Amino acid sequence: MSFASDNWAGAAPEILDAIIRANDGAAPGYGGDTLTKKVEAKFAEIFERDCAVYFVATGGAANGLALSVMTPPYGMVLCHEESHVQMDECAGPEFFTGGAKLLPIAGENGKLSADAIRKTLKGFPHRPPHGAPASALSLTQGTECGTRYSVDETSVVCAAACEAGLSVHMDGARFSNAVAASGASPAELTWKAGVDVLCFGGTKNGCIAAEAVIFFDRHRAMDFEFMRKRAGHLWSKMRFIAAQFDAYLEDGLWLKLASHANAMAQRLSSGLAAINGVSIMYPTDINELFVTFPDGVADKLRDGGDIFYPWITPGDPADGRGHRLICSFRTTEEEVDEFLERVRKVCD
Ligand SMILES: Cc1ncc(COP(=O)(O)O)c(C=O)c1O
Ligand SMILES: C[C@H](O)[C@H](N)C(=O)O
Repeated sequence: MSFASDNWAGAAPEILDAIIRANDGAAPGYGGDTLTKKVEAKFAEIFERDCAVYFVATGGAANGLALSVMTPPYGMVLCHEESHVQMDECAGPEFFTGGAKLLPIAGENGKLSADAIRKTLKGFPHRPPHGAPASALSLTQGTECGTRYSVDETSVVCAAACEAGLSVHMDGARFSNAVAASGASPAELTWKAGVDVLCFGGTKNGCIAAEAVIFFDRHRAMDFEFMRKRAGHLWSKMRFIAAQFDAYLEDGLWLKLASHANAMAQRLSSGLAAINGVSIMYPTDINELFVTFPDGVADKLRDGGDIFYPWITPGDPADGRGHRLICSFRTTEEEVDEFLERVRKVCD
């Protein structure tokens, strides 16, 4: 069984059906099609406000291109030390922004805190032209540690950024999972809390290549279209990303898929926590969890065909003994229960 990543899970049937339906006839390219405009209106409905929406095919492109219009090339972006933008995009944000610095900050359970932001900024007083000015804050919702920010936590962190004149970017590769877990509205978890730009992910939750960069103030988006085109991320057949989001947002499919993935992770996490010698490293808030096993257990599980990543990060509390397990919209209760039985047997 693979718990490697929700990226491994394939596409939901509803998404594939939508792509087939969108294939009929001819349609203007580059986002000029009616479906793209229809989906932008759907996002405005979901987020309860007008917003500018731009589709790209990967989360890395979404993050890097969003940040490229949120900081000058000589600026600085504060982020968590275990964030995807810092650890897993091969300096994509630095590339797309034309060289802006990322400034990684430690934080418990993969989350930034207002205190850490304020303390960090104190150490970087405005020193033109020598010091790169802090221009943006990037936070991930749900985080790379499988946790999520509450509405209050988001508001407090955004307030610390705003008082310092920083704009706020949210990496929402797993935003659906965070909304499904929180019970709060998408608006409460984003612009009402102070988020300026959200990268709303679909790829990890049943879509194929569908990420939406959402600007809650259209004026911030002025340059984005040019940056996206210049980066080679403007799909000519944009209707096929729009079709994915059209289906994804229809009748709350995005939340149904995410809720299932979250529920499977909860089942897995509580089952593992009950096994002697197995410990869960962070609160399991969304569809991913991090565990330490007794020595030798992970290797035996892998030898038996189970797939999951060892997980070493700068803030690693398990000192290299951690492993990441991710559940997806496709993970079944039987797969979770059978894996738990295998872990019990190996740990006995
Ligand atoms: C938190 C987070 N952000 C961004 C990304 C980037 O997405 P992609 O791999 O589509 O570039 C990922 C990848 O899975 C991710 O886990
Ligand atoms: C970490 C890796 O880049 C991918 N975002 C994943 O979550 O599997």
